[in-house]
Order: sequence, then C-alpha cells, then structure tokens
Amino acid sequence: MSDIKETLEKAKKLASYKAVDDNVRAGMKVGIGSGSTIKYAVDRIKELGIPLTCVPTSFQSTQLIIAAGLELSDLSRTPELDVTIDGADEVDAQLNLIKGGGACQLQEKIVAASSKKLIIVADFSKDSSQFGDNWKKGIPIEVVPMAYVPVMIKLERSFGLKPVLRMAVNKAGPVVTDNANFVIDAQFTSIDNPADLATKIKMIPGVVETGLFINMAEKAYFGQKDGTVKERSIKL
Ligand SMILES: O=C[C@H](O)[C@H](O)[C@H](O)COP(=O)(O)O
Repeated sequence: MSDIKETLEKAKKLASYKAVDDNVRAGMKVGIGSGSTIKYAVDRIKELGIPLTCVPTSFQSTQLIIAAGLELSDLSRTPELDVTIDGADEVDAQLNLIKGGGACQLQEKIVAASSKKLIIVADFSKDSSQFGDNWKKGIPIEVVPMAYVPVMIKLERSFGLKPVLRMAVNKAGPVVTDNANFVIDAQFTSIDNPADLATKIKMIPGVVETGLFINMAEKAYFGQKDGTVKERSIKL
C-alpha cells in the first residue's frame, strides 16, 4: 500500500472507531452507510459485541452487516432509527454533504432521514469549508435511465453544471445503481447556495435523488494524519 493510501486508511479507521464509541449503544437501531470508510465502523461494532439492529443503505452495506454477523433489518420492519453512521465525499463548513461517490446516495438519504441522528465518518481529505475545495467529481445525481439526456440538458442550461454520465469500470456502459437507475455527475465550479440548488435539481422530472445532503448531518469525525480525530458538530 502506498504511504498516502495507508495514511488515509488509518484516518478512516480512527474516525470510525471514535464515532462508534461515542454514538452507538447496546439495543440501538443503527443505519449503516456505504463506502470504504463505513467498513471500519462495522468492524468496531463487531469488536464491541453489543446487540444492535442494523439497517443497510446499499447492497455493499447489507453484505458488511451479514459478514459481521450483525442483526440485519430494513425500513419496513425498523422504520425509525436511533442513529445512522455514514461516510461522505465532501463535508462543508455547515456540515452539508456531497455523497454518492459510490452511487449509494438514494438509499443513504432515505435511511439518514429515518434516523434521529446522522453521524459522518471520514478522513481529513473530506473536510472542506465549501463544496469543491477538495471534491472535484461533481454532484452525483440519480436519474431514471430513460430521462438521462433531458436531465443532462437541463442541468447544463439551467444551472451551468457540466454533467457527465457515470460509466462502469468492469462493464460496458453506464453505472447502474442498486435501484436500477443511472448516475450523472454534475460538475461545478462553485455553489453559492447548496440548499437552493438541491431543491431545484430535485424538481427536474426524471431526477430520483441528489447527493447533496443539506442540514442532515449533526456531527462529523475526521481522522487526521497525526493519529488524532477532529470533531465538528452543528445544531440542527
Ligand atoms: O455512494 C457512496 C457513499 O455516499 C459513500 O458514503 C461516500 O462516497 C464516501 O465513501 P468513502 O468512505 O469510500 O470515501
């Protein structure tokens, strides 16, 4: 593993362990996010050996819960959660988030919205003052496949975004989400008002969900290069 990759992995682990220790207690109903950071949170939950009910946010997260031997539920059986722990691609000064780098934004947002608290775990590279400081891949937008071209045209004409259909790596054609949709990455130079932009994008017919999570997270844990964890929180 390269030095930087190793530093990032250590930072993800530190943040995840601290977030679980601070926020997860026996008997809780817990939303389990998706991505490369959340696996450390699941490792920590497993290590603690406390009884929990877990609701996943993706196929990947379902597999993590099963592999850890934790109790797996869903929103039909467990519609109200105590806390969701999840990663993020970028966190701004108000704890607004860009999520969906792994195309899981739709289920992640539904699970987060069903939780009393959303706690973010991340390495130092996700900690920004405004969107675009660190994350250059744009806003992930989940769309119904037949609508992707008109949605891309509207994103460009109405909002000056530079939309790109996300393509699969080991498959010909586009990424297909866990919900059988496509993902457009809408690249931007700056976003003045993330809440307003999120609402307007959501209004475009064919858009299922955006990776902009506005006023949802109440605390973020960022693992640092020096082995400490920086905590940022906000009153919602
Ligand atoms: O779609 C993926 C999710 O929103 C992830 O939580 C996000 O991309 C962060 O992933 P990672 O922990 O791998 O940086």
